[in-house]
Amino acid sequence: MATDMKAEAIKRAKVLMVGAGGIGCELLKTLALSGFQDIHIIDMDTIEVSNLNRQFLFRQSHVGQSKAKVARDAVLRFMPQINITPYHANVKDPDFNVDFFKQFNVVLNGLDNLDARRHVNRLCLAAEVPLVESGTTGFLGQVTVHIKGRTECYECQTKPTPKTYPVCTITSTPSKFVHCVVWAKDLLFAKLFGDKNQENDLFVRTGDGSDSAKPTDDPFTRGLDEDPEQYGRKIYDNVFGHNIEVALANEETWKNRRRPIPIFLRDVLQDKLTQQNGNFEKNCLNDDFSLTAMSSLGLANPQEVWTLAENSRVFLEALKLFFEKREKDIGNLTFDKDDQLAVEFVTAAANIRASSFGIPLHSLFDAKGIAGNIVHAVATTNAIIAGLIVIEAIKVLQDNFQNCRMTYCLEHPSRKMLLMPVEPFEANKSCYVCSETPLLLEVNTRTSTLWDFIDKIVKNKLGMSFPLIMQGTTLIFEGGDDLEEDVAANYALNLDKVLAELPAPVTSGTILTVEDLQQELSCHINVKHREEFDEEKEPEGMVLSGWTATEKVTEVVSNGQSTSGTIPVAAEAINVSKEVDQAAEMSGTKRKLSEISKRTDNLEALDANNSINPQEVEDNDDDDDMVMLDHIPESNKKKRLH
Ligand SMILES: Nc1ncnc2c1ncn2[C@@H]1O[C@H](COP(=O)(O)OP(=O)(O)OP(=O)(O)O)[C@@H](O)[C@H]1O
Ligand SMILES: [Zn+2]
Repeated sequence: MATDMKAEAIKRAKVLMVGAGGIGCELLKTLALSGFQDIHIIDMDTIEVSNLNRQFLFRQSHVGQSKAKVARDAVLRFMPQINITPYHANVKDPDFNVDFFKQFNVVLNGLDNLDARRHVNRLCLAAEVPLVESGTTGFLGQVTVHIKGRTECYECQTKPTPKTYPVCTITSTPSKFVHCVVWAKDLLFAKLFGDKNQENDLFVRTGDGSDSAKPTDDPFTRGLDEDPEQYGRKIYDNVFGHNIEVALANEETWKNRRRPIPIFLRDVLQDKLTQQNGNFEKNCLNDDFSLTAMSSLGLANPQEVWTLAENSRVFLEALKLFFEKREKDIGNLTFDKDDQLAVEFVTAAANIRASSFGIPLHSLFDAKGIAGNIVHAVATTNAIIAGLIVIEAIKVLQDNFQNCRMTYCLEHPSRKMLLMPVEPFEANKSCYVCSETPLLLEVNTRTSTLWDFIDKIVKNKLGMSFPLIMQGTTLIFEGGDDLEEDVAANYALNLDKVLAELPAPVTSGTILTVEDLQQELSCHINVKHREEFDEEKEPEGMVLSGWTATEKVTEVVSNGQSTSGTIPVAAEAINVSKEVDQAAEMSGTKRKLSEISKRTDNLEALDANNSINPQEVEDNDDDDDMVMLDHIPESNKKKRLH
């Protein structure tokens, strides 16, 4: 009887899957084989070769085609009688509004970024549709259930933030290879090939905080008569030689630290560079991403650790190739783990810096993993997580809410269990997304502009795409593509004004209402004027608080390859098992927020031991666990890596 009811619930259900990647492929197959008849899939991507090892619905011949559509066709081949509706689109498109979401009985997420997850959470809340959320990182995974009025929403708790590093560790006192990679990627690469105008703290800081190594003549400016090779040598000597010499002059810094050794090219490569470098014939490729310094230098094995001399050659060769073969990109490049030349350059630069600081060198393969925040996806984890999603979805469809579980997939058995089910959390009463709690914004209203507020708070922190901002009854900003030109121009005029000087001034005590019409989310923000902000701890120059979310360190927020840094994950793995151990001790009891905070306190202590970062900032951008450096807005704007 119960089985009949279950079969009936499954048959009648109309489900929406978001994401047809690693988890999504498994999920679609399992849904189809479990008897689901009406499945809609949204995925914005096309298939890439790198997906084929685990996204088994796709074949080589599908590369370049829509994931949602190919996944549908592949499943219909063995389940032709069911209905699968694919959408090759971004779930944030306005077409997928609350009414669209309302037609479904349950929404199942197989996404890989926080931004889309938050968006879906809000639409599910607004449409009152249960959400089954998931994520995997290597061997770790989780499935959580979010039902309005019954459990926490996806945003009731803050998510673990990306690991960031104090600027001075990166610019002056690196002690780990990852610090050198961050320096090479976020500072040097960005300075040479990215936007020249961006703030870039490449030069060594002295004890007093000034950039004493900053030469009066900017070595990054390329002279008119300077060919790429001369330019490369100048940069090399400057950043690895001169810069380090200047740093050494500050004795205080090195009192309790190993002193770095300046490296000049003449000491590393005595022979003529032209003889060593560059066999351009090998690089007559059309595809920029295939251009490689390694092959022109005869270095074949990406898993081999290069010598200092080899790294120096790769450095010069890659720099030369960028300037000679990819000149059009210069000024606009951001690091991309799939860009071979960029990976080679960053590996070489990081290794030369590591040599200087007495840090062990690494292979290109390792450096790429660190720079691209790659944790290799494990197909089995995706399959397990997809199975669990379906199990939870079936409970939801049968209104069997009391048996819904959040399930954590661990890397090592804990109490002989690899899968750890725990009862769902209650909603956080002060969550600004699922309750109406006002937020508090501390900001210097006389120096921060409306644009600062929109960019740093409304978009980045609150995750709103098309915000509408009101001061009392006055509309001060509205975002969206469909605004009349003159209306948009009027709002644009306000963007550069400081808050206190807006037509409807925003000062201490002002209550702002911020709404996103698509997400049907509205929240109030109490503004408090504050003059000073700590540059290191509060780099944004404003602080948003108010919802007493506890840090839930269990979250495994990514899904699939290329999402988590090796270093953050090591910490996460410990946190997950510890968390679940504690959860198991409490099993049988409904978990209350007070209990969660108690446990989180313990976890924070644990986390402190693993943490490499004293100053984390919340970040809601794609890919949740990236290694990044504070203070560099560009590096926060990490684009999807796929
Ligand atoms: N806003 C979005 N709208 C629709 N689909 C999205 C959105 N964000 C992410 N996705 C999809 O979610 C899926 C996540 O799958 P997965 O984590 O396996 O990533 P991938 O891009 O397939 O692989 P990898 O990142 O490992 O190269 C992707 O197919 C991606 O296109
Ligand atoms: Zn909530």
